[in-house]
Amino acid sequence: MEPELRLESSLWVGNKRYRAVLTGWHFNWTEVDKKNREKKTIPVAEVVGVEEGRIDVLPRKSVEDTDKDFTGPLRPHRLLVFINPFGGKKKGRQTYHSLVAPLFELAGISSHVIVTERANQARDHLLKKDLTGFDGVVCVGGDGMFSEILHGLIGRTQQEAGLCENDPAVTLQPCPLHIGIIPAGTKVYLCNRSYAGIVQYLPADPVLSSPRDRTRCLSGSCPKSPLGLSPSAHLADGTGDLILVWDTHPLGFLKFLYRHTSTQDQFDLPFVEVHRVKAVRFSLPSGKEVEAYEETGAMSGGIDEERVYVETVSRNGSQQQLTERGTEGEVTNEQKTADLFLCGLCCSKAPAVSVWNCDGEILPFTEILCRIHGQLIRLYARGIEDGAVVDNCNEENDLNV
Ligand SMILES: Nc1ncnc2c1ncn2[C@@H]1O[C@H](COP(=O)(O)OP(=O)(O)OP(=O)(O)O)[C@@H](O)[C@H]1O
Repeated sequence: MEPELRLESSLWVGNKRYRAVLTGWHFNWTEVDKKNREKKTIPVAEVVGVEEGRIDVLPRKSVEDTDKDFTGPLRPHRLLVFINPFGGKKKGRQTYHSLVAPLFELAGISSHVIVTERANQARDHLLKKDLTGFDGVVCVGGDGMFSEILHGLIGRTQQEAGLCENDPAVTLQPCPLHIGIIPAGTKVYLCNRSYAGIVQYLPADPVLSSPRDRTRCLSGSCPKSPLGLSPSAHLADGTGDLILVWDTHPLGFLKFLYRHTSTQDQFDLPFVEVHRVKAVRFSLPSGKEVEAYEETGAMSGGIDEERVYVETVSRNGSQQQLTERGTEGEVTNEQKTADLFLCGLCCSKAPAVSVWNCDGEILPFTEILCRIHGQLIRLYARGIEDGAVVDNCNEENDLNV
């Protein structure tokens, strides 16, 4: 039997002492008290950086002869950072410089920061400029900025592979660069008006998984929604969960949102449905379709000639809604909609004209087709590429995540 390798060293961070122990393949940092008793173990993934050398803390911290090789092959060395200076109530720049940049410095990560000067600058940069030497791209902003980064990187990857990004027959190539998200956005729920809409979806195989099968990968988990928007949604398995919130009073919608903060089943509400899907189409109904729906309760349609359920004409329209626009004349679809619903808290009269928006971002199209592409992008995030979490998912549901 081979002798077990055991290396030990100590590290002080402030007034806390940590003991690093490497035994065989396991490496742990353990906080120890003055009597050398172990307090808690910190997984190595949580250690931002380790510096070796002589450290002078006062008058200014300086480290000589440092060796920061700790970052290792899985950690980034160079990042491209985009900051939207107007996103998230204009706090993006401050958030980055006060919270994120110091951590990058500690971890020995260099970054090239671009503060955007116009919409779509980040997307255009990723589509056209040289990205050699970067391990990943970081987005400091809200959903709109993330969407720019996502489309820029996906577009660039397909361009380089000679593929047409918008051809539904093409299998898109995964992006080589990771994406990091520093959230600095805003979430506007109660100021939306509701309109009629048609939701069609292509169901995923119910034998493999379902949204209420109680498996857990914690996709989309965050402090405000500890179990994620759909707790049994799986990471990167080529399916997504479609949550439909039917027409309800805004307080009902608020109740649905509030459920995400607790461990209560957020789908156990009479106006909420959830489906595991591979594709979703959202479109405006014609006047005839609205009438047909009102008579029979169903419509027909298809996504790529595959079998599709046309599920609902929802005046709430789930996450996709129309918003008011200041100028008149371009979009007249609201004339075709039935029973316009006004939320009552912030809307007092029907808008004259409207455009689609998706979570606040204006969409130039009235028909939206979403397809789930499994494993197209890689994220810097806790858990997602962590073997333990993936194992847990596989063990419970035998899915290739
Ligand atoms: N310098 C800029 N000037 C104007 N618009 C910008 C600039 N940089 C980015 N944008 C655009 O602003 C839009 C909104 O940005 P972002 O999503 O970061 O912020 P937000 O609206 O506060 O957040 P959320 O989308 O979560 O509500 C994005 O669509 C982006 O394209």
